[in-house]
Amino acid sequence: MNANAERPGSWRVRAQQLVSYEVRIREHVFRPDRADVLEIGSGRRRFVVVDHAVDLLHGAGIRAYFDHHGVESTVLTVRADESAKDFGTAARIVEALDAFGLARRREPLIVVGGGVLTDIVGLVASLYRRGTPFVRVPTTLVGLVDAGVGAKTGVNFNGHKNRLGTYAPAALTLLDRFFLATLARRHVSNGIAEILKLALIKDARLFDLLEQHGRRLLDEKFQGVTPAGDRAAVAVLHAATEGMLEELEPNLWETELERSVDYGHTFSPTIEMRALPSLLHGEAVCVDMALTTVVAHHRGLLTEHQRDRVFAVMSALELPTWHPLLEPDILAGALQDTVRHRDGQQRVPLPVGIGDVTFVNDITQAELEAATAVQRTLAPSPPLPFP
Ligand SMILES: NC(=O)c1ccc[n+]([C@@H]2O[C@H](COP(=O)([O-])OP(=O)(O)OC[C@H]3O[C@@H](n4cnc5c(N)ncnc54)[C@H](O)[C@@H]3O)[C@@H](O)[C@H]2O)c1
Ligand SMILES: O=C(CO)[C@@H](O)[C@H](O)[C@H](O)[C@H](O)COP(=O)(O)O
Ligand SMILES: [Zn+2]
Repeated sequence: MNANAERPGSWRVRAQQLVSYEVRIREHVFRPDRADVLEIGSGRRRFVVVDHAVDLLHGAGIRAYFDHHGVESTVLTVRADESAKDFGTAARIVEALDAFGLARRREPLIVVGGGVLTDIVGLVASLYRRGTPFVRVPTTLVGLVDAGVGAKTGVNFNGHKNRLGTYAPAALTLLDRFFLATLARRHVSNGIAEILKLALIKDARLFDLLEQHGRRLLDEKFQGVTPAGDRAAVAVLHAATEGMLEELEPNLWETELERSVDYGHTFSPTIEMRALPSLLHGEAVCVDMALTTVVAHHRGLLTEHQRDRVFAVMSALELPTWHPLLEPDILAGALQDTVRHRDGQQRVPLPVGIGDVTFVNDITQAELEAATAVQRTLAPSPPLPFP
């Protein structure tokens, strides 16, 4: 701490905090012989927040795991889908933590669920007594490749996506693909959309893998039913996790607002919230990527052949490439809100060919309307029947 020589009665305080967290690929994390889940913290009690659907399918094994290790577990089951991603759900978890009497540092929270629940519990952990450690076990594909590996937490608020949130990574994240065995096919597609995002802006080889094996991965839900499917699942999950962490680590607090992993997230936050609950997060991202793929093609950033390959992969993966909400006034409002999110500039990531990215600040309304007109003709007809 330094006294400010030029301004008496003023002190400059500087402090640094080292952030270090681990993301580990591990299979069958709740098998009794595994110790990873209990690696962080000490003491013989844990507060475990489990997604309602996951509890029905896997709850007995999760409880048996803690019993086997002689750890007293209090399991809170939470219905967590996008419509419940709000501060009310977070507050109910806080009430349960108080009732449990969580010790501040040695009893890390454990969250087992999809991206919605890991985002909510991450927020709770970062707020509870101004920060308590947590362990994340994602159970959806979005969770495994995206929500579970980064530092962002959050809830929706006031009709806006992730309007309240913090940067607070889990001390340990365990990526166990065998949870995906029970995930609905549509949610597997939904997760592949975020993998496709990464492929399009940074990893042409990952795109090739999705083009060659994406359909099989969807059919097999990454479970490795066949040897070829197993190899593809391992390769895709490894590339997606490593690629995402490469992007996140140098910019964990998002000081730099030109973020390539924001690709597909310019118009999608508004579209996802307006369509709620009919469009899932990855689906909304895919609609945005389809639009911006056409914009990029119009700008000469990728060829017609590349554009058509991208649309073909999206359709093969049962992802939407068009949505009725792509109307001029909605797009204008979406871009306006994203400009605020990106501190006054568009900073829109656009693909360059397949596997590279550029950022632009001059997208016009006329350009968007021309692109959506073309996008509609490229989308399969009839569009996917969402509930
Ligand atoms: N923090 C981040 O950086 C980040 C990144 C990407 C996405 N996200 C957020 O993630 C959220 C989407 O996450 P999601 O797609 O995992 O949705 P989700 O958490 O709603 O899970 C999808 C559905 O699957 C069910 N489910 C979960 N695991 C299951 C399993 N193993 N078997 C059967 N059913 C299961 C859930 O009950 C839910 O109904 C969005 O809110 C998005 O904003 C956050
Ligand atoms: O930021 C990450 C991961 O940390 C992205 O990969 C992820 O897909 C996010 O959903 C988007 O970046 C959107 O973030 P935001 O609009 O909530 O700030
Ligand atoms: Zn996302």
